Amino acid sequence: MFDTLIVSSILYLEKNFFRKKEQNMEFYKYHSLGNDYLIYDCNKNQEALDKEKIVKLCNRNYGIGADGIVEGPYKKEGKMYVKVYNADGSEAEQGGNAIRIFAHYLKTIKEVQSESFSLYTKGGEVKLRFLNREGTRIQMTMGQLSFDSEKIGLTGPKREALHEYFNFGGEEYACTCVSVGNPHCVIITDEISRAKVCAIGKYSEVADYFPERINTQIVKVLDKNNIQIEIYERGVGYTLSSGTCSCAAAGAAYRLGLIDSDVMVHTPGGKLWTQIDENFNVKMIGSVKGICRIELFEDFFRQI
Ligand SMILES: N[C@H](CCC[C@H](N)C(=O)O)C(=O)O
Repeated sequence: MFDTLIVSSILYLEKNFFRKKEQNMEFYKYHSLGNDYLIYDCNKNQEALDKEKIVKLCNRNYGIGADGIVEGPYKKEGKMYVKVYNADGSEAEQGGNAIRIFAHYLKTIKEVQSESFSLYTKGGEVKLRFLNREGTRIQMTMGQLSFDSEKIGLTGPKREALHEYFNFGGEEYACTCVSVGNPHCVIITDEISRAKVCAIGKYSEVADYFPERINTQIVKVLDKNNIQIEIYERGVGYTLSSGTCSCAAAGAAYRLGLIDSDVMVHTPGGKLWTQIDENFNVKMIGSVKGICRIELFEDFFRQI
């Protein structure tokens, strides 16, 4: 009797006072021109993410709120891998703003000391270069744009879909489809607005032409070195900015002969500089801003 009492007391004390408190999930929130992401460092957190958790975390009313989550760095054979998740929990092949945000995070935690380095996403290698001491201005080499319908995941015969007509929501649009590692549908237009890109994007994102779904941009050519875009991202919806969407918009306009190779992309959230070479390799430069560190309550995912 007395022994049982001692054992149960020790177990109670161990459970409530001595066991190291399970670390709650910790996130860092950043944005690049209003395209905001949570960083989930898999080496500092024990709990695994899944689609349901990502959706709850990115919800702007019931969660932290973000356009997506970047998880990593997973280290393997001297390389660092990251996963880019959209707010709907889907994993993207690539992310321009998302990866630059992650690069800045790695610099702040001194995981990276060099001026330039590579990260690996589902879509392959991307090269990053810090352009200032704080690591808030970052150049990213995104790799080669492709207009190949098969790389984009566009149904129908293998082709380049340049100024090809598609029907979204009962309206016909002349589209140029391009892959930046992730798929994009670009529409050149004179009338540009949030309302217009949302009216198109809610149909184009899930159109049968694109079994893997698609990111949609409408583009107004201001002059040979400036374009204005509005964005409807796959797995997110309307966003204020997007690195891959900016590169896709510039790449499509350049392929159509509408602009020069160096172009400033004006997004609602700010400006992203892009450069396309003769082989359609694209690089971009943009800023990153830290917002906060967040520790989740341990019962956040518990149903109320
Ligand atoms: N929504 C995109 C991924 C994020 C793109 C954008 N936010 C960026 O960081 O470049 C997709 O599903 O392909």
